[in-house]
Amino acid sequence: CALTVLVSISIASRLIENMDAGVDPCDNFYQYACGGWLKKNIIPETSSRYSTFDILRDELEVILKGKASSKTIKISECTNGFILQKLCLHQTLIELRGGTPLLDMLPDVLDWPIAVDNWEATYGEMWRLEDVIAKLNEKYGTPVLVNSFVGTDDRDSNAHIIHFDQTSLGLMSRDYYACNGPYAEACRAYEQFMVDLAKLIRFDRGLNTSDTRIREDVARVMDLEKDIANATDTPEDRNSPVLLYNKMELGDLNTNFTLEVESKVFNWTYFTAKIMGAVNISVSDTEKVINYSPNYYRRLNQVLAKYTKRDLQNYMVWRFTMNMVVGLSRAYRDTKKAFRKALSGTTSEAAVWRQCVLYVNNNMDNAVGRLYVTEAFSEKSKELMIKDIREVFISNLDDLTWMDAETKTAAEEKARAIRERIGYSGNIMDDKYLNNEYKDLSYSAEEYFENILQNQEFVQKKRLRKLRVKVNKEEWVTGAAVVNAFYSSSKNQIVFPAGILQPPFFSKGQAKSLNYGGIGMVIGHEITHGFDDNGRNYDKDGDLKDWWTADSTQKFLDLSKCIVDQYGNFSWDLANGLNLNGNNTLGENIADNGGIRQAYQAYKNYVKQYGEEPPLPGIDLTHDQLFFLNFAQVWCGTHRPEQAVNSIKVDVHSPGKFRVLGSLQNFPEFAKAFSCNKSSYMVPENICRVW
Ligand SMILES: O=C(O)CCC(=O)N[C@@H](CC(=O)O)Cc1ccc(-c2cccc(Cl)c2)cc1
Ligand SMILES: [Zn+2]
Repeated sequence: CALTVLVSISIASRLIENMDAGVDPCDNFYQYACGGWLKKNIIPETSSRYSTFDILRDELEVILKGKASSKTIKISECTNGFILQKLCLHQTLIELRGGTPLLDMLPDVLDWPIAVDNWEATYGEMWRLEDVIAKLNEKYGTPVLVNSFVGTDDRDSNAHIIHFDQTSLGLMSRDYYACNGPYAEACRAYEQFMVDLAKLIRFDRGLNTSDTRIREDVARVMDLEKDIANATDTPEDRNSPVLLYNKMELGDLNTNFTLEVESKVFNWTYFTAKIMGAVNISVSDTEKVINYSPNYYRRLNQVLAKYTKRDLQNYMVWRFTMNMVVGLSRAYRDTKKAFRKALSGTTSEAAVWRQCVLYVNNNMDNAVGRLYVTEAFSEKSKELMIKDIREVFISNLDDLTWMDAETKTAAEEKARAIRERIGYSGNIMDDKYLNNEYKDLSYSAEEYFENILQNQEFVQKKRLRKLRVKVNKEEWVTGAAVVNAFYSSSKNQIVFPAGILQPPFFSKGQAKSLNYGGIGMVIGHEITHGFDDNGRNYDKDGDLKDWWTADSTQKFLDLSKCIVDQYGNFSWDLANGLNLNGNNTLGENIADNGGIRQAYQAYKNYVKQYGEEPPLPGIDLTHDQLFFLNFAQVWCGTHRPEQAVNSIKVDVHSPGKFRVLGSLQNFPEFAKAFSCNKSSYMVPENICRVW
C-alpha cells in the first residue's frame, strides 16, 4: 500500500507539474493541462518536435542503447544487429572510408552525370530508363519516377498484387516547390545540398569542381522535380481508396500510359519483369496490376518530353545519393546539414548512438523488439480494456440517428471482427524464428555503408517475393519497440506494441481514470479508424467493399464535413498562421473524436460496475477531470517552426494542441466534468459528431 501511495504521489506530481492551474480549463484546456510543461521545457537542438509523446520515444532509445551495446549476444541474429549497431557507432572507421563506398557503387546505377565527366560517352548509348528505375527499386529500395511495389490487393485482402503509384519528392510535399515564402529557404538549401554533394564527389574523384557546370545541371534537376511535383495528385485527390483502385493488365499500361524519353518508349512489361526478375518471378503482359495514379502517369509523359536522359539520370541518382550520405564520413554528412535545418529546424543532428539505435530498430525490428521486451516490458501491461471499449463503440451505434439499421448491422459485424494484437508477437521470443528471419544477412564488421546497401536489398527483395504468396494476416504490422499504435484496414486489425504500454498511457499501478484517458483513448482511436473516411470503405474481412446504404453514406459525408470545417478553421501560429488542412487530417480527427467518447464512456461503465476509485492523493481533481487531464498531457509539447510548416503539409495527424482542443470541444462530457458554461471557448455553439 505504501508503494501505491508513493506511486500515486509521483503521478500526481507529474500531472501538477505539467499543468497551469492558473488558466481556466474552460477557456483553453490545452493551456490549463500543459502550461506548466511549456514553461519548464525547451526543445532540444536535436529535436524538431518535443512533447510527452516524443520523450517516451527518446527514453525507449536509451533503453535500446543500454541493451544493444551490451556484449551478451544471446541469439545469432542479434549478432547482425550488434554488428550494425556497433559499426554504426564506429565513427573512426566510417571517417577513414570517406565517400569511397558510395563512389564504388555509383557505376552500378550508370553513375551520376553531374559528378562525372563524359557521362554521355560512357553511358549514353547503353542507358535505358527502365533499367535505371528497376535497379534503384529492386536493389537499392529507392523508387523514383515510376513507383512500383508489391502490396495487398484492396479488393482481395488475401492476395498480393503489383501496384504502380506516384513517387515521393525530395522536399516531401508538392507545395514546397512553389519555393516562395516559408518554402524559399527549403528550396535554396535543397539545391545547395545537391551542389555541395556533387562538388565533394567530383573532388574525391579528382575532377574539377567549377560551379558553373554543376549549377547548370542542378537548375535543370530542380525544374524537372518541380514539373514532377506538379504532375503528382494532391493528397486531397488521393483520399478515396475506391477511386485509387484501377485494376488493369500490365500490357494495358503500354497502351494507355505511354512514356517516352528522347523518342525511346518506356516498356512497362520489360520494366516490371526486370524488377520481379530480381526475385525470379516472371511477369507478362497479362499480369494483373493496380494503377493508383493514372493522372500522374498521363501528366508525366508531358514532363519527360521537356528533358534529356542526362537530366533524368541526374534526378534519379540524386534521389538515391541524398539519402545515402548518412552512412558516410562527416564531410558527406555535412552537405545535408543546412537542408535538414531548413526542413526540421534542428541545428544539430541527433547523437550518433540515437541514429544507430533508430536505424537498427527500423531495419531489424524483431531482433530489437526481443531485446526491448526482455529488458523493459512486463506481461501485466497486456491487460488492456479493449473489450470494454469495443462494447461501447457497438452500443453507441444504437444512438446514431443518422445511420440506418442495415448499415448498423454491418458496422457491428465489422467492429466485432476487429482482431487485436497486444505487446509483441510470440515469434520474436523464438530463437529459431529470429535466426531464420535474418539468416540471409551477413553484415561485415568493417563496412557499414555496404551493410546498409545489403540491408536495403534484403528488405526490398523480401517485399517483392510476396507477390505469389498469400497475405499472412497473422503477421504483425509493427515491431514491439515502438511507441505508437496501429489500425490495418486490410487486416481489420488493431495493434498496441509494447512501446506504448507504459505511463502515461497505461500502468497497472496507476488509477483507472488515467489508464482510460491514456491507452483507452488510443484503443478507441484505433477502433474508430476502421470507420473513418478511409477505413469505412473496407469490410470486416479487410476487402474494399461497400457495406453502406447510399443514405448512410451521404449522412456520414455531411457529418464529416463538420469536422473538416472545424479543424480547417484552426490557424497554427507556429506554421506562419497557416490553417490546418481539414481534409488531409479528417481520418485522424474522426478517430480522435471517436476515441475520447468511447474511452470516457468505458470509464463511466467501469465506475458503475466497480464503484468510484479512491481520490488521487496530492491533487484535488475528480477522476472525471483526471481522465481528461491525462488525455491532454500526452500532447504537451512544441514544434520548431520549420517542422510545423512541414508537418502541416505531410502529417495526417493534426498538431497535438488542436487534437486535444478539437476533440474536447465536441464532447459535452468534458464541459460537464469542468462545469464549463455555454459561452466558453471549450463549449462551442455547434459541435461535430460522427461516431
Ligand atoms: O507521432 C505522431 O505524431 C503520431 C502519433 C499518433 O497519433 N499515433 C496514433 C497512431 C494512429 O494514427 O493510429 C496512435 C495514437 C496516439 C495518441 C493518441 C492520443 C492520445 C491522447 C490525446 C489525443 Cl487527442 C490523441 C491517439 C492515437
Ligand atoms: Zn490515427
